[in-house]
Amino acid sequence: MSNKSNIWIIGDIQGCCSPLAELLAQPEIAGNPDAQFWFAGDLVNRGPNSLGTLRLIMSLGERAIAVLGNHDLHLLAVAAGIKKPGKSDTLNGILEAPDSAGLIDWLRRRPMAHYAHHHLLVHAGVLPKWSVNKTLALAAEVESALRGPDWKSLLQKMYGNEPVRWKDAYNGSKRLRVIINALTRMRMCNSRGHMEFAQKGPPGHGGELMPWFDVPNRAIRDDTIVFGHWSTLGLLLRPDVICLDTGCIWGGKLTALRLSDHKVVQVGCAQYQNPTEH
Ligand SMILES: Nc1ncnc2c1ncn2[C@@H]1O[C@H](COP(=O)(O)OP(=O)(O)OP(=O)(O)OP(=O)(O)OC[C@H]2O[C@@H](n3cnc4c(N)ncnc43)[C@H](O)[C@@H]2O)[C@@H](O)[C@H]1O
Repeated sequence: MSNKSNIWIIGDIQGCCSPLAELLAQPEIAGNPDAQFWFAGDLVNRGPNSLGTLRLIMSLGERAIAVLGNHDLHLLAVAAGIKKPGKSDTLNGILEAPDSAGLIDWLRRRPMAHYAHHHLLVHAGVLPKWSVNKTLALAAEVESALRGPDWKSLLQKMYGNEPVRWKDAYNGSKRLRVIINALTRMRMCNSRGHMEFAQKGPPGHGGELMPWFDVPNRAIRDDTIVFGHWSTLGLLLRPDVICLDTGCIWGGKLTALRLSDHKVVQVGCAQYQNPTEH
């Protein structure tokens, strides 16, 4: 297992390649040739250079572990011909690259969750009743489907908000959809841990709803869950949960956090998308 003082966890990049290069060049990070990187997903889309971002992360080889986010799954769905590109998508550079098939193949082999040194990394969240081991086992079910020959059929079936809760008895596409929605899309839940997808603003505006990590009696107590996805929540540093989506494409910052001491390094980003248009 790698030394935890070498690990930097990086928030949502969404194709903002220049800020990523700038972040990796910061003295605390670039000064350590043994640095390893965990990426919280949403590597691509909406920002100006999704292709460059993917290539940069791929060039890090085994030094990089990137979990998949909803925008990464969206890219896979567009590449598979299942979804049409959205109006603010910036995926053409990847789709039209001569080695597009190789890039897509690399992406669909990324994990859905990663755990080491008492830190669990996912893109969006972990359902309150899931332990670390259960989360990793469920993530592995999706990973296996995405890596297998029927990966396109998984992507075809993943869309939709239902079911909003977990049941061990679920099987097939229902089961995989709940896992994908929790790990890559969830923000708010009700007090019973049922997911709600309409609220995208900061906590406190959802009536009876609460952030998934504040649902009472969460199973994971002794480990820190690190996630991104929620730019209107922004940087959150608690012993039990850390959010690293600091709204890079919306003109915010790109954030790196050192796993060993939770030191934060940030770079500013130019505004590439206007939140009021989404
Ligand atoms: N199972 C599945 N089912 C359905 N879709 C799936 C799926 N799996 C993958 N997908 C894919 O997911 C993709 C994205 O879906 P969207 O629904 O478009 O994504 P989003 O919630 O807007 O999330 P995003 O990841 O961009 O989050 P952010 O906090 O930055 O932004 C959130 C919001 O915050 C707002 N915001 C950000 N900064 C703000 C600011 N400073 N002020 C005000 N609002 C702000 C923005 O307007 C934005 O709308 C789709 O393309 C879809 O294909």
